[in-house]
Amino acid sequence: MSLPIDHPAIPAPRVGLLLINLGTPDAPDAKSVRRYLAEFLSDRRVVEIPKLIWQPILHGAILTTRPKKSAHAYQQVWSDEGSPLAVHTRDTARALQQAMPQVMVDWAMRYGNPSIAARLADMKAQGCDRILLAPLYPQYSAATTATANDAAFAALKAMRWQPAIRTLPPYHDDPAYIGALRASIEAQVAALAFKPDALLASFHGMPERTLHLGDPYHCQSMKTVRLLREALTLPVHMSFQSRFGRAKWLEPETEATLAKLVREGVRNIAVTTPGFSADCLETLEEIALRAKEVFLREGGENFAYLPCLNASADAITLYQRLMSRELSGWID
Ligand SMILES: C=CC1=C(C)c2cc3[nH]c(cc4nc(cc5[nH]c(cc1n2)c(C)c5CCC(=O)O)C(CCC(=O)O)=C4C)c(C)c3C=C
Ligand SMILES: [Fe+2]
Ligand SMILES: [Fe+2]
Repeated sequence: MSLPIDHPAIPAPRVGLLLINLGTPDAPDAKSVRRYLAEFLSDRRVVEIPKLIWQPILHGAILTTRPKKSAHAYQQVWSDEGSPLAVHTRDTARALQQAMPQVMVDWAMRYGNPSIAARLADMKAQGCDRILLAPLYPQYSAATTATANDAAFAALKAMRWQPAIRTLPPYHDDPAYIGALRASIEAQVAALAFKPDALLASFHGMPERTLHLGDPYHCQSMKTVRLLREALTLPVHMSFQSRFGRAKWLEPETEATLAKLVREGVRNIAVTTPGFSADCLETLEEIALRAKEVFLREGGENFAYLPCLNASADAITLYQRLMSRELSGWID
């Protein structure tokens, strides 16, 4: 006997949404940071140097010195709830779950915990047979977006019965993203005790070579800045931060740009980091603490770091729009 078309034993498809961010150590101590950096910096999408050359350097010079130094930096930004990057990503997933009750929202980290493999296995065990992977990077790069997707597909490789998968495209020029940045920047600037002469948009850097190899990260970051310039009345400057290693990285560099702006007469500045969806070590320690020191030391008078979108109402509205579009046909 054939089944009736609406056979009640066939459950409705369950749709999952997995927010993915970079990853962070489990604790702000040298041992945890070492474990995290070893995983992160062994990723061939991040450090594109032949394994035979890179692994001795990583396990020699880098992992014997950097964990202690980075642990100290993490201690300056760690909260009672944990690493800012993990806390903001978790809060974003929780708020998005409230806004999108028809999907199961979860979050994972590319390096460290909670791992992408563990969260995907759990979503599948809870009945998700369609999953949208959402690496939370507005600008695509192989070192962030691609490696997050790689990790998800590596986990799926071990499953006999895989869920169907979609991936979130970059949203660097999406009007909803630019609108959310604009609203967030304007509200934060209006609340400052001083009037900024300029806004600096600082992006995480990448080796310059990746641009010549075809990585769109640099161009997409430039486009975000052009659209921000069109949306805001403040003059907007752009720079790249977080230089790592000896290769030439994208320029202009953030601290050098701050010093140059002071020389050009800028005394009051607001700094935004539109390439980061959530505040983390690179924004809270490198910009809000260290870059501020540089700006004031060079002769600047007022410096304000404007926090990322994090789990703000503007962020949740943005993600709901982006995700709903990608989930078209899977949800009503
Ligand atoms: C937002 C986009 C990011 C890009 C692009 C990116 C590329 C990239 N990063 C490194 C090296 C390091 N990054 C580190 C921290 C870090 N990086 C990002 C984001 C991007 N990285 C974030 C969100 C964070 C913060 C993590 C946190 O726990 O808060 C670090 C570790 C910190 C330290 O020890 O100083 C390193 C190292 C490379 C080499 C690279 C591109 C090739
Ligand atoms: Fe990084
Ligand atoms: Fe840094």
